[in-house]
Amino acid sequence: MLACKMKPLPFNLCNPKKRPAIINRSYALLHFIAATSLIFYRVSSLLHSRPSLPHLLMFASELILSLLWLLNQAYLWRPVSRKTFPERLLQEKGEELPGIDVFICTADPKKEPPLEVMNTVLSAMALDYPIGKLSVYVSDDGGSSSTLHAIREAWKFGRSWLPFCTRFGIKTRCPKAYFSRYEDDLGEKGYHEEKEKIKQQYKWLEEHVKKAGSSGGMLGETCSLNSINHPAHIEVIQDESHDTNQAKMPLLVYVSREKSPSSPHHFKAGALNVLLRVSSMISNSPYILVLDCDMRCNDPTSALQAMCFHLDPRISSNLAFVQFPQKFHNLSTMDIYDGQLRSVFLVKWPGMDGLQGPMLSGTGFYMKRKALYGDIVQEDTDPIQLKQYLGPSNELVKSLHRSNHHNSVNNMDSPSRLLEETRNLASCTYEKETQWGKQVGFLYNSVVEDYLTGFILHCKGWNSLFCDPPRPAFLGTATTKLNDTLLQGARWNCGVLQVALSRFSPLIYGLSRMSLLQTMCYAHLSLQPLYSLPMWCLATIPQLCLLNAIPLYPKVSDSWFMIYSYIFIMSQLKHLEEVLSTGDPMWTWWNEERIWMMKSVTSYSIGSLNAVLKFFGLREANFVPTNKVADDEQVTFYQKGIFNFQASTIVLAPLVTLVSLNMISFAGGLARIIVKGSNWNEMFGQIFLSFFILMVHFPIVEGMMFRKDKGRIPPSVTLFSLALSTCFLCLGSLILMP
Ligand SMILES: O=c1ccn([C@@H]2O[C@H](COP(=O)(O)OP(=O)(O)O[C@H]3O[C@H](CO)[C@@H](O)[C@H](O)[C@H]3O)[C@@H](O)[C@H]2O)c(=O)[nH]1
Ligand SMILES: [Mn+2]
Repeated sequence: MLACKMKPLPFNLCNPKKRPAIINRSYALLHFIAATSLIFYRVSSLLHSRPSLPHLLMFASELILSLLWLLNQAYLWRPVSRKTFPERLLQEKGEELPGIDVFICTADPKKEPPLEVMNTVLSAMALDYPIGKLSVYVSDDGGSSSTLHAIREAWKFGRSWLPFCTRFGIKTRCPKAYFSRYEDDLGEKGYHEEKEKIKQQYKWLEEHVKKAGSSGGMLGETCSLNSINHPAHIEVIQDESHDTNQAKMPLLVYVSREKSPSSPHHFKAGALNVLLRVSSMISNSPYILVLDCDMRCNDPTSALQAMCFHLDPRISSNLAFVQFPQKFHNLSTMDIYDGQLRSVFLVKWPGMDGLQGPMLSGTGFYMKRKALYGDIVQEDTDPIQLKQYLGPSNELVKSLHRSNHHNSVNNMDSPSRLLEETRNLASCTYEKETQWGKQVGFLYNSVVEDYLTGFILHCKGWNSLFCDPPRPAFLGTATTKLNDTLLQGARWNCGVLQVALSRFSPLIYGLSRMSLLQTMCYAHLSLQPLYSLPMWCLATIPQLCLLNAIPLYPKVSDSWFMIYSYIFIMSQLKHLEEVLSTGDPMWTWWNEERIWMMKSVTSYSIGSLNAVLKFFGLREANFVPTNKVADDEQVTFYQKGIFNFQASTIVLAPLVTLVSLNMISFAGGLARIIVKGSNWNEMFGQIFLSFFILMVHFPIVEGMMFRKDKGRIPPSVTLFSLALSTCFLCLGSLILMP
């Protein structure tokens, strides 16, 4: 009894979400029955008459949609939510908290302005964590002098910023966010004077960094250097003044790895692996927080919250990472492009959290360093074998068995030798003939390194956790332009399909290594680009047949029609229920329907095409960083919820072509029924489908015909697309002619 009372209170709690689970499972059961009978209907009708190509295509589409639907149910099976108690953790483990190395990646000073990177760095340095146990590393793949300059300035400003935050308990520790939005009224003595003082300091800094940015070039003197060709530059940011009265600061290290056009550099995964090695020489903390350069820390307690899991003896031994959701500071209420990725972070990840844990999501996760070193790094592994894995550095191998220590650079034995070693670890050639990117560190096989790395960790038996506290832990910049959204989606879909086409294909590789439900989640994401096939079919074939009076769906009076209606209506209602249950307004449902269909015929298709081309070696992998700067005009469109069609033709043309095609066939089909008196009963399904597509994509119709502003669809694209859709319909009709 006494022992029971003495038991320390847990640092975290996990609550199964019972009601959603019941709703999801009941819906899944009914929908499964309906979908199975629909397949039965198709098969039997194909057997009874000579199958035509349109019927076969419809059947194939329905099969793919059913498969993806089935895989998707795994996310909905066992959702949970979690809560942490950082105060309990501090009470019990305050003194023995482990070190954390924060990794921040940036690659392009034009798309990722140094001022923003600097803000992220400051917010990370100001995390609520013992200063001596926090180190921040910035990886600059662009090797840009203005980024380095901004980092140095960040350090100087941090000297006043950090004490200010701690003294007055400031919650918003990203200076830009604090000064631009955060209105507070801390009655504390001296607060307002201090705030004014530091505000002036920040204003000066902002102007200074912007000015330096506009004249900035590459590190080093030679102008032949550029973002894909430069030597390694590693700098521990320090104060020249050596004033011992100054406030203590977390360690801040700038790392620009060596790059040369002749060596592959593996994008962000490559950058993170360099940081892993370099940091192991300097602070070697057992935990790592990875942030994209735009993901500022919004809640300084996130580190403590993550430690509530990592230090919980009930779960810590198998726990690889704690993932926080990506949230964004620049979303509009309409969020027409679904920049918030609602279904991923509010439905899918909490769902996976009830299984083996959410997927790794690139940014905002606290990872155990050991998990990244792979199974090979054991107490008793032979050092020679270790070197085959990790490369020739003795120092790196030694670091594996060294418990973390915070090497304040000043009391290192020989800082210059250490920096020399880090440059070696950051060189282009270091990874040659090692297992980096294959079995060690972040993996290289896909441009979505996060998805693949997390998948392999789960396959090896590691778990992960999802932590979504009410105050967002991190806030990033969402894409606010149609073009950026669709091209970013294309890269992600290319990456996941690359995995599906590799030997790590989740359905094959995962099934024997993790639970069925967890495998289904990974398989769903990796096969998601396949949505493009049924979506292209459903937007063209029924329409073509409508024009030619070929029915593809049962008659309205037929009882099979009920099954189709049931499936359609129930999936819409289920989607609506899901939107409302995550606290979003009704219009989110409509917006998501639209952007999902738009993505399936653009992002998913382009991504699939790229992945297939890469599979056959016809195309190089690439990772063009997403734009994080927005001009006023673009922001105005986005804020008002108006589509901005200033986008590349490769994404616009398919959308406009499909919409025009639906317009023509809807009008044609309707006219035919009215004028020629063809069978309404038989063609209703197809008429409705075209109508639905046009309703959902009304903004495109508007952009083609009614808008005159800059964001409309260019008339050239409209004309081109009209011609294309007419050609398709004419040719198609010729082929279908009996
Ligand atoms: O060669 C490169 C390319 C990119 N990056 C950095 O990678 C981060 C993510 O790039 P971003 O352009 O913002 O891509 P997103 O599509 O927004 O990123 C999402 O998808 C990526 C791939 O799955 C993940 O790595 C990210 O964490 C996740 O936010 C940024 O900080 C970049 O600076 C590099 O360091 N080196
Ligand atoms: Mn990003």
